[in-house]
Amino acid sequence: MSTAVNIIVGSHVWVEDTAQAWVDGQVTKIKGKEAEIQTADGKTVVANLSKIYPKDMEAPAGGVDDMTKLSYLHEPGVLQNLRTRYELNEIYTYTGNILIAINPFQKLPHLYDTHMMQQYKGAPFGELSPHVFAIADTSYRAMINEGKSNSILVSGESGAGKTETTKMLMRFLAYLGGRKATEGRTVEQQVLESNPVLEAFGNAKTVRNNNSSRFGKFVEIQFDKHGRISGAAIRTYLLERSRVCQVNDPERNYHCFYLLCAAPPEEIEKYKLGSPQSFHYLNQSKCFELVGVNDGSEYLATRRAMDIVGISKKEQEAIFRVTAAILHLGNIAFTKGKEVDSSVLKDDKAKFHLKMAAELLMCDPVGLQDALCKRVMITPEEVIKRPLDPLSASFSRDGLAKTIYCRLFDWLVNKINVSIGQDATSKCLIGVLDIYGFESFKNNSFEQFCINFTNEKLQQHFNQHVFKAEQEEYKKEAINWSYIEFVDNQDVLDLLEKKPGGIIALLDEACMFPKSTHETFSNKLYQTFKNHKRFIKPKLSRTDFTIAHYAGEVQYQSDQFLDKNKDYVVPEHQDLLSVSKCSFVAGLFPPVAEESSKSSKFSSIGSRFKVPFISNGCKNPG
Ligand SMILES: Nc1ncnc2c1ncn2[C@@H]1O[C@H](COP(=O)(O)OP(=O)(O)OP(=O)(O)O)[C@@H](O)[C@H]1O
Repeated sequence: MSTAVNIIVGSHVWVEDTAQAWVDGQVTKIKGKEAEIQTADGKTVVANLSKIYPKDMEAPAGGVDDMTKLSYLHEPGVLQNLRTRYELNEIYTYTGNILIAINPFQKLPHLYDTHMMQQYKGAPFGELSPHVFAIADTSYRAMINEGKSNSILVSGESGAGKTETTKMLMRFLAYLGGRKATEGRTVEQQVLESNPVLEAFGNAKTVRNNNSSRFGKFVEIQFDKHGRISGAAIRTYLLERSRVCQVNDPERNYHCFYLLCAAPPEEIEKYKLGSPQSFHYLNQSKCFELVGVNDGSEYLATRRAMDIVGISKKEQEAIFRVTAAILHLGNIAFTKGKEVDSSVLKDDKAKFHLKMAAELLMCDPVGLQDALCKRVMITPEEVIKRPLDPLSASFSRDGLAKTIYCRLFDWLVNKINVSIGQDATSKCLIGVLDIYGFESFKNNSFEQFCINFTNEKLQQHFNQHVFKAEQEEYKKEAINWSYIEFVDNQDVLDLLEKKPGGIIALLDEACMFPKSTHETFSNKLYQTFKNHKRFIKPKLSRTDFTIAHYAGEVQYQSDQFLDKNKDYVVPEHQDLLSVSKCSFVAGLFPPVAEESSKSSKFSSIGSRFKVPFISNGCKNPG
């Protein structure tokens, strides 16, 4: 966004600073396109006139509660306003009808108590200080008055406070539309109470956040015609699969594994567990404990939460038995066998863990070993078992662990939904989308690609509904308004999702051809998009590709794109576990239809991301 203002000698301005992002100062000299600035911290800097921004000297000392009231709407002005307010413990600020929340990293109970809820209930938007309750109240009123469903989007980078904000939104919606708890527990209580279960299995410590949600979530609250909550559903997206088998220091795997290792002694004995340090899936990182968290008490709390959401004791036993089996699976190490390119269990320790994994999954140990170390080949003449080398066997083991874990997570989400109950007759709902923000790391794989694709879609929705619609409104009313420039990202979306010819379509195509590799896939991208201005082939790589997203360039490593796009279960794993003696485990691997088990058929994760979030069940997303 640019603001055309004359900058002259004496002007108060903002200038970029490597340490503080922006510092203020006064222009002392102008020579051509360069200005010399005396900064408030006593330095003299020279900057291009196009890179300095006017400072509003008349801005109120406490900042403004709505960014649209700022005289200059530029980055340093916006940041300064947020900072001023944050220093006064005002964590919320509006930009029109959008709420910006800054993470306070401390409990602010007075902000969310019943008194606050009473105040915000029914208060016209903008009358009270900016607050997350005001957003929930507005969407609820709009739903009641216009009979239209609404969605609230909570976005931000990891650790920004999305999940906390979502919980506050839910709490307030429950306050507005909740029933008196006369007949047992209410829907809204159940939704909130399901959080600890989802968090135990879907959250982990990352570098940024000790309790980071590793999945996206859309909570749908259904209302009856009187505006009372009548049902709810939770939909989850893209659980981070890789974390189950691979953890970087100083992060942790999913909380549930550590909770289980801290369970009461009889459970440790039953599942033959040890300290987290003794499991390969946990000890790749040196971080085992979280400051201020007692995993033993968390285990008991998770069990209680499971009771509350209607997961029976028998099911709980199966859930933790499967969780323990995954830990044992991870400790099955392989070494070279006698035959060429074959593998056998490395030592007695590996044998013990194989026996334990099989016992806990209630499947045949020889069958499990075969499923990990061999592949069945069907030729026109015969069915043969081809051995796998130790590396391929450990990939097979990790694949199995990830599949079991993801299915377990989906089972939990489904169970919670069944237990909460949905209202099939509901006409209106409010959806709260708690979704990962734009990601750009040193290494970016298929997960980042899907996350950034999602954010491109949300950005387009935002452009259309906020910028374009607002400007149409001003035009209609002939209000003199300086147009905000925004970059239309339709070209990035075409690059990603166009059918045929977009990156996802080409990826799906590559996944269908058995001979495709990430090299052939990357080459296809380079050829197809060599003149696309949003696609860049990095000079120093032969398989990476860069996309110029709305929020910046991201370089993706394509090496695992094909594998990760295939929601594919190795038939040997499927066959083994679908006949487990434990009905819970067998239920995680229901029989697959003949048609879809053919190797050329697979379900594309990328394509599934193209389906709008607010699909099935949401009648009229606002
Ligand atoms: N409104 C708030 N009041 C108090 N503390 C907060 C608030 N919002 C966030 N926090 C603190 O910040 C931490 C991180 O917030 P949260 O887990 O909601 O982030 P997130 O955006 O959902 O992150 P991720 O994408 O990694 O899941 C919380 O555990 C909490 O300690």
